[in-house]
Amino acid sequence: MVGRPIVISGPSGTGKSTLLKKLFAEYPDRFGFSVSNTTRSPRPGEVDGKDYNFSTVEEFKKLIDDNKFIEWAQFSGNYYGTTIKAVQAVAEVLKRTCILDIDMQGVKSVKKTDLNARYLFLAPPSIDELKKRLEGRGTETQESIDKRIAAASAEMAYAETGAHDLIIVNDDLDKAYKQLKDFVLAED
Ligand SMILES: Nc1ncnc2c1ncn2[C@@H]1O[C@H](COP(=O)(O)OP(=O)(O)OP(=O)(O)O)[C@@H](O)[C@H]1O
Repeated sequence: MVGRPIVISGPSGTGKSTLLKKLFAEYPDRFGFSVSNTTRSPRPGEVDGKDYNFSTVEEFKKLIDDNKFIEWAQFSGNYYGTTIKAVQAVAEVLKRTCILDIDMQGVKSVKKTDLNARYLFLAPPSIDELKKRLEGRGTETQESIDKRIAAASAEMAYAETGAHDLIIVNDDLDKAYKQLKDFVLAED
């Protein structure tokens, strides 16, 4: 059964991707991610509407002006973003429950739409442990780690306002996964 969209957020390095990977592996047909829009050119083999919704800069800017995006950003000269329509398409076309992995700004933006989403916040056991995970992942420069840690406190403060339906502390991975599963598999 297709459920309401599920928004998962939490500081970078908390373990969102790790947990979602487990979830998608266990339930390959039940959940889906929305297809992003981009102005970059398709790479060989990429399919429009499947890998990305490819568009021109003019089309993309029009979508921005018309408030069609939940979030968008510019990286190395190209625009990328998630539209409200792309989230709806996961339920309507793919018949799957859409999972959105987004930051605090994205959460605030989804709350302004009529997507009727459910909100899950994944918290690290501590900022020290978060630092260790980001260092251990080996994907970030020191500058990037510092930036992520600074953003983490704003994310945590936002979670303290009660903006989410559930907060899971990702201390023990198996325990956190069980809590995540209970939340995402609940009908409402
Ligand atoms: N419960 C846990 N205990 C210890 N390490 C963990 C736990 N959960 C995740 N990790 C490790 O922490 C690191 C960060 O996890 P992950 O990449 O899933 O974070 P993320 O929230 O998806 O970050 P980003 O928002 O930057 O994509 C990874 O190296 C992962 O293996």
